[in-house]
Amino acid sequence: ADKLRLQLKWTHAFQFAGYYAAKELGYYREVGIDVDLVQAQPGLDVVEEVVSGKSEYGVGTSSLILARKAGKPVVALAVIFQHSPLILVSRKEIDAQTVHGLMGKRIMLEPQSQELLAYLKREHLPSEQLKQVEHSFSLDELIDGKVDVISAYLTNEPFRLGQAGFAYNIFTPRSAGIDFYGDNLFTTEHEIRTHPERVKAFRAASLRGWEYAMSHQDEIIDMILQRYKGPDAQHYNKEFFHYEAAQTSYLMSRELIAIGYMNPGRWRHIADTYAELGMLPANFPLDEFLYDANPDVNLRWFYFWTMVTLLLAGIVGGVALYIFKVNRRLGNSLDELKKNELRLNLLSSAIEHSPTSVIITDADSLIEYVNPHFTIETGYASDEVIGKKPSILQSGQIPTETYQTMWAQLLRGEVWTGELINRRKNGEVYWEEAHIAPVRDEKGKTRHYVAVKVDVSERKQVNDKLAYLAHHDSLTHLPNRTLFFERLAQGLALAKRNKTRLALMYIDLDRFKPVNDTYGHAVGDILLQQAAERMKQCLRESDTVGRIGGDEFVALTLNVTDEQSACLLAEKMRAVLSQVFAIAGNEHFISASIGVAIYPDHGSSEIELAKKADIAMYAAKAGGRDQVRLYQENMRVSM
Ligand SMILES: Nc1nc2c(ncn2[C@@H]2O[C@H](COP(=O)(O)OP(=O)(O)OP(=O)(O)O)[C@@H](O)[C@H]2O)c(=O)[nH]1
Repeated sequence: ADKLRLQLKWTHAFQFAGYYAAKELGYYREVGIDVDLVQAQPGLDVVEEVVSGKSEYGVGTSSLILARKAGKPVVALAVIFQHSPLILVSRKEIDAQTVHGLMGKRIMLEPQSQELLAYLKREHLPSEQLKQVEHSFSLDELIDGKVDVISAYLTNEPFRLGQAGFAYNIFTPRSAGIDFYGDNLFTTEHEIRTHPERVKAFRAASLRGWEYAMSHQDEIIDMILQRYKGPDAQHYNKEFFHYEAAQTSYLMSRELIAIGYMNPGRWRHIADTYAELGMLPANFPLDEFLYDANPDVNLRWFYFWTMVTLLLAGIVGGVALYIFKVNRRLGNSLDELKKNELRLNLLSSAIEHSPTSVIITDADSLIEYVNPHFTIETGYASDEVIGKKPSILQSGQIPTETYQTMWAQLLRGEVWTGELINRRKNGEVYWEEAHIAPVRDEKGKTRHYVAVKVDVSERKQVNDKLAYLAHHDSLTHLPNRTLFFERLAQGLALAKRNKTRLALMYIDLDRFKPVNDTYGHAVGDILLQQAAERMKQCLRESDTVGRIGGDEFVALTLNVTDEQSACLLAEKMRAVLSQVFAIAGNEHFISASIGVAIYPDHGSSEIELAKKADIAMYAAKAGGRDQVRLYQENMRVSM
């Protein structure tokens, strides 16, 4: 432990309570300091003791400022008495209403009591007017009348004088507006320079001691009575120390101010007051005099490093943000890619499994892709067609105009839909319904063509069959009434244009019902089929025979030269129908009644001609059946 000395400014008393507490409670020891608390004795200059290095620390007053002016490098560490206890005490019998009454008197002043001189000066009482005597630290000098006035502590002497029954007057600098700091802890610049940590630790331990002392006053009083006996210890007792403790507490302003606190402003005021009284130069610098217990960080470096840190943090933050953003962007684009990939997978899978043929070509119509169904439909594997044109499928059965229309539409950017007859690899021709669309880029330029095609051959066949059924009699396969009359209309138009003749015949089988009734409907059917076949045989390619009812047939023959040739043809049909029908081992005989009407002789419209042929046919029936009748004007009358 560092052995140190704290030079007190008086003999042991409650005035130094905090230091006793710090020592006795081990606060100094805790910080590696072994302190000797050295009491003062008359004639001792505390400042000199410390400045000379005999003691490292001392208890001083506001006079320290003046010591500094005198070139002594003292530094105030902590103020214990926020208000100075220094007063002047005079014997009562001196007639001194004011401090002026002290003029010419013998005054015993203690060291570091310049504040009292300042007080006198302020009161315009030059100190030279007083007879100054060095303080003997003894009250007896005053009591015994050896001096008239003494410097004293408000915390101390008044009580003892009172105890002694001594009448006295008190003169306090505060009455002249001088309210200086009192006892304080001080050291030297040298100590601060060489042992900065020790200064800090010593100061802190001392203040800790003071805190303890002021809240455990009885304990400290006992301590002083037992262990810190001054030369006039016989005068001190508990009662006295209680008085001193109470007064000390009051002057420390503990309830308002933290122990040890120094206000630079108050020190300034003290310095200025001394300056005002000519005891110190004006604006005496105090920077080095006041110890800074909590020195500010060197702000220049603080700001510099703050800037550097902020800059680095900014850069790191920026980089982190950038990386974060890039990551997020990458993450997003990965997500996007994944989504696109999924979408593409879905689309390509859909096309691959499509039940229709899909062909994609480039802008020059060269095949780039065909789906599996294309191969099923055409028989061509994809590598057989890639790089070729879809025209390899053409069957040659589609008019060139169809392709021209298709290309005109595609080149306009429109979708073309139509039916094509194509040829499979095996040569088979088939119908397909094609939807072809140009695929354009964002600038509108066609980059591809996509064709979706459905084989509609079967549908076509069904449609053809339906159309056939709609126009033909299912039993005999002869044109039905609808188709027959269409042909009749066409024939009439042709005949009108070519100015040719046309014959329309109504043929009704005779005695057909008994066949049905006797041999059954099925036999009747066969007979009807055979009869139809016989009639067809009688006619030319350009002629038409049709079935318009159960056993009612019609025949149309173009380019008949005259009535006779028409009747001859009718006669021929009548003859074939009267011949035997051999069906299922039985022979059947029927006949036919045939009426003939001729364009333009008997009418110029389908309806007119049909009516006339029908009339003629009924005339044949009425005439006894199995005969041909050409329409006659008088027949109408008989109807
Ligand atoms: N098997 C069969 N019979 C049919 C069909 N359509 C109509 N018939 C029958 O054909 C007969 C026609 O009747 P009619 O012309 O009065 O009989 P018809 O014996 O020929 O008498 P006429 O003409 O006066 O000589 C009826 O018995 C119908 O049922 C058919 O598709 N198949």
